[in-house]
Amino acid sequence: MKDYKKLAKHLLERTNVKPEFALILGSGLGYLTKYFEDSHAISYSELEGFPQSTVEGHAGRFVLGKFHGKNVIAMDGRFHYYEGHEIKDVVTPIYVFKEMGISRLIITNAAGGINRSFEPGDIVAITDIINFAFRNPLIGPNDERYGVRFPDMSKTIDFDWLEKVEKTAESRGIKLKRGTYVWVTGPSYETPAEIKAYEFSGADMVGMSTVPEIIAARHCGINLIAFSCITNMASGILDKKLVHEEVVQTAQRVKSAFSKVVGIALEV
Ligand SMILES: O=P(O)(O)O[C@@H]1C[C@H](O)[C@@H](CO)O1
Ligand code: HPA
Repeated sequence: MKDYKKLAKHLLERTNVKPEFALILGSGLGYLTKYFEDSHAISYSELEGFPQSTVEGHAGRFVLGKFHGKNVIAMDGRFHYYEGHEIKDVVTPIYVFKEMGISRLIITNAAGGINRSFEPGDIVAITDIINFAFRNPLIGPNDERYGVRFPDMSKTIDFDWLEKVEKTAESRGIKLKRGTYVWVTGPSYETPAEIKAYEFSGADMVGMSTVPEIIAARHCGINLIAFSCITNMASGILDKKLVHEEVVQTAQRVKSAFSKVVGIALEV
């Protein structure tokens, strides 16, 4: 079992920020940390026993600071199973957040839109998840320090928190959509036939992250909401090749609305 306490203590001692919220930033969404006040960055490579980020658009560092008046720790770069990390390493940060005393988590990602009413640039609140990667970070002996063997997954996000965010966002001219996120391992993008199968299964968007983090957060009792930035339409929906550069570029294009939504999530 990992010593999450030691990592949490180390992060807390490196700065005098006591974060209330944690934020996981998806592909191309790391820019958000530029808006933090009094920020301190700690590279993952400085943390013994911590995995490293290898994906373009994922800087590989924690940034602690103030955003919208709240003390926040952000992951500017997350871990994906396809990078070759053990599934338990993918969720290490979640248990470190727990040990830091954080009870609220905002997860973000870039995703391909399956629902044909979505378009690139949409911000979609995740209201349910499908695990088509068939990996689970809780497989193996249960870490009793953090949660039960069989965590309930009937409500993966905090709907009261989300409703407040939706209302405030709407009053500020931002209409959030809702959807079910399907997790696949990647790293190859999906085929059109796979997307048809996921669509038939009830998925609205597809991505290569987030679900293990949600499972771990449910396990250890961290409240969360999660948002996808629809960076492209999923494979086969448009007659177009999928490339990661487009994912990162679209995420950058919605900078303003996306950072407002995260700000609202911290305020409400
Ligand atoms: O970390 P996220 O889920 O935002 O990144 C997505 C999934 C892959 O890592 C990559 C594919 O373009 O973007
Ligand atoms: O179309 C996609 N598929 C999987 N992951 C993604 N991340 C961004 N876009 C996509």
